[in-house]
This record gives sequence, C-alpha cells and structure tokens, in this order.
Amino acid sequence: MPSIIGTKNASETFLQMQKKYGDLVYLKLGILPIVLVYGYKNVHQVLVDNGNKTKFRPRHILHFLKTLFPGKTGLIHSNGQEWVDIRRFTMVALKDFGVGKQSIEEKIQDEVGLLMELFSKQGKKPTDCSKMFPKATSNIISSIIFGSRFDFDDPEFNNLLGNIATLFKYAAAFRLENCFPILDKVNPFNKSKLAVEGRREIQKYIATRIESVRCSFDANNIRHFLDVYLEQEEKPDSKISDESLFITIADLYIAGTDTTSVTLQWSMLYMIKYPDVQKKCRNQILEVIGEDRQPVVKDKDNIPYVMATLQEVQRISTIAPLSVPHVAIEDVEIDGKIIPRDTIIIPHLMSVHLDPTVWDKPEEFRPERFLDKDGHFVKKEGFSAFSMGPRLCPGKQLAESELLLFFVSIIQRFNLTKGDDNDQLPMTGIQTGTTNQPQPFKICFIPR
Ligand code: HEM
Repeated sequence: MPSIIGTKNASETFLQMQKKYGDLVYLKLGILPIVLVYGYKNVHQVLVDNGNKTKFRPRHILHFLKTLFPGKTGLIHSNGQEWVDIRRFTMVALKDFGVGKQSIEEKIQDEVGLLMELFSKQGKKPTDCSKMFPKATSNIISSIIFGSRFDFDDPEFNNLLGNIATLFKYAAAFRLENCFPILDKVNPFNKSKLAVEGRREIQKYIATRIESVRCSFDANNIRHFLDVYLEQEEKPDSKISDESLFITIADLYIAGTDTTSVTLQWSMLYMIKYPDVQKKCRNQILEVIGEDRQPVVKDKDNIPYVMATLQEVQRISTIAPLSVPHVAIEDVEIDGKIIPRDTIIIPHLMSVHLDPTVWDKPEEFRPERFLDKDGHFVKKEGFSAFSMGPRLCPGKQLAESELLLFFVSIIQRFNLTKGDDNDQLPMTGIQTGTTNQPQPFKICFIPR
C-alpha cells in the first residue's frame, strides 16, 4: 500500500499490479474499496455496457470531495438529475459560445499567434514550454467563460494557473487523506489540503469576476458564461441551481486548461525525440497548407499523417491515465466477477492504450498505426484519451481543435530540437495527481 500512496507514477504502479493480479484488481486502501479495471474489453464493459450503473462519482465516499462540496457539486463531481441537467445545459452553452464554430477557431488562432511570438522571442535559447502552453490554453477557456483573455504576464492570471496546477498535481482518489480521513485533521498541511485550497482560490476568483460584470449584465445580450450565471440567478425556479452552475464554471476552467496544455507538451517532447516524424509532419503541412497560411480546423481532412501523429501522442502519453474516479451504484458483473455497489472504479485508460489485443506493439511510438494502407487517417475504437461512455469528456471537440491548430502552427513555423544534444529525454511521465506529465525537458524553437 505505501508504494501506491507515495508513488510518483500512479498509473505505472497500477500497471505493475495488472501484470501480477490480472485485469480486475480489488484493493482496500484504508476505508476505500477500490477496483482497478484494465484493458479495452473490461473498461468498455464497465463504462459503456454498464454505463447506467457506473456513470456516478464517489462524492459520498471520497473525503476530498466531501470537504470541497458539502452542497452542490457542479458538473465533474455531480450525480443523478443534477448531473443530467447541468451536463445538457453546459453542452448547449459551450456551443452557444462558439465551440465547433468559426468564432472559437478565431480565438484559438489569436492565442496561437501570441504564443508563436513568445517562442520566436526565445531565439534559439533552450526553453521550458511547460509554463507557456497553459497560458494559451487557459486563455481560450477564459474567452468562453469571461469573454476576455489575460496578458501572459498578468500576476492574477499566473496565480490562477498556479492554483490549477496544484489541483492537478495533488487531487487523486488514492491520496493518503482520502484513505484515512483522520490524517486530514492530524496534519492540516497535507497535500490534499493544498488541492482543496487551490480549488477554493479559483472559485473565489470566479466570484469576484461575476461581481465585476454584474453592472454591465444585459439579459438580451448574453456574452459569456458569467452572463449565463447572472441570467440564471434571475430564474429562481430553474432546474439548474446557481451554486451548481457556479461550480461548473470552475470545473470548465480547471478541466480546460492543464489537460490540453500537458498534451501539447507531450507532443513537443515526441517531436524532438523522433525528428523523422517531425519532418514528415512538416512536409505534409507545407505541402497542404504552405508556409504562410494560418492553419484552420478544416485542414484536418487533408493532413492524415499529422492527425495520426497527434492521436499517437495522445495514445502513448494518455494524459489522464486513470480517468476521473467513477462509482458503481449497483452490483456490476464483469466476466463472471462482481464489482459490488459503492466500490470506487478506476478505469485504467493507459492500460487500454497499451492493450496488446487492440494495438500492435503498443509500447512503440508509431503514428502509422492510425493510417490505412492508402495513407488515410483512421479512427480506432480503442482510442480512449477522453474516456468512454456517458461521462465522455465534454471538452473533446474544443481540445481537438486546440491541439490541431497549436501543433500544426508550431511545426509549420519552427524546427524543434533538444535543448542540449546530450539530453536523454526520458519518456516516462510523472503522475502524482490527475494528469500524467512529462518529466521536465528543454526544447529549442528555431524559426524556419
Ligand atoms: C486533451 C485534452 C483533454 C483530455 C485528454 C480530457 C480527458 C478527460 C477525461 C479522461 C475525463 C473523465 C471522463 C470520465 O469520467 O470517464 C474528462 C472529463 C471532463 N472533461 Fe476533459 N479532457 C480534455 C480537455 C477538456 C476541456 C478543454 C474541457 C473544457 C471544456 C474539459 C472538460 C471536462 C469536464 C467538464 C469533464 C467532466 C465530465 C462529466 O463528469 O460529465 N476537458 N476529460
């Protein structure tokens, strides 16, 4: 048990357990009954075939969630009718504010342009891009939520990003304080507390922004998510509560920042580790889009090798390797074995991406696996970066547009090289919380 709780790479530790104990592993960590579900077939059976019994979050079981959300829970952690209503509402609102439309594409392009300027300014200097990508991805979700972006140097913005990073770093079901809640009282300075504080700070900030737009609110001109909140306040008998919507705003802000930026960091790491793949991507981009035209989402249909590379990066890095915990509200039968109700389910998405029954030589980085014999891009059923079933990530379309436009623009404009010829570039990640992050590395953005 200590090896799980103190681990720097939880998904890897859990993979070792799969090798030892098989594709369904039960654990009792302190007070928590947990089942780890591995491989495409099992994860699909649990999240899709039994989605009606497993689409729930363990908010009544996890100490961390009980502390954070004594009342309503927003979107990520809610259950039942609250979740159905807020999820439907959010999907519609995301569309209203441009997701899947040209307006959001233009906002992404603007952020891409500013990030390119920042990279250009670095010259040939080795750079740590982990602090740059979150600024750009966060600004896109900021446009949807606040209707405006932040300057990259804005201290308030950097504070907000620091809180999001802390939350992602320390929020995990298997943290000691969730397994033994008494420890939360004994040691008030524990890491879970930092995650809780990080989340509270983000919510505090959103509350101040709501107050700042209140005086310019006009029900006939809804400009952004904060206006949706204010509109909601005026409908006391609506199905969606103010509190739930308020927490959802924070959910979107948090979920929409680090996930996409960590994926972009991995894509950079793979491009400097595999310069031949980088070259093939660039050749296709220059052939189809050229040197000067700004890429658009529609280009995806004509750059199959680039699309295959992006999918392969997402498969092999699996930035949310243990997804977000689910819970069974009824007994679930998987291959003759029972997952008892009230068991926390951890779907091991990384194991789905390494499943040898689905992927040929899964440990290898090989974009070609997403191409057919004629070089066309093919979607693969086993691809699960955004999870599967009723809780499938609602930000998938937005994230995919961002990944495409950032990645293509960077490869179009810069040659990417290692910070130093001797850098080893380890490809194993660090996962102490939700995301699997690359180990720190330096990269040079050399203008072409
Ligand atoms: C590459 C980027 C992203 C990845 C890999 C990713 C992955 C995931 C995963 C694995 C889940 C858990 C699904 C489950 O419980 O089974 C999730 C949930 C979620 N994601 Fe994303 N995500 C990404 C980007 C985004 C963005 C940009 C947004 C914001 C618009 C977002 C918003 C959410 C929300 C709100 C949930 C909770 C949904 C629910 O509980 O119903 N994600 N995501």
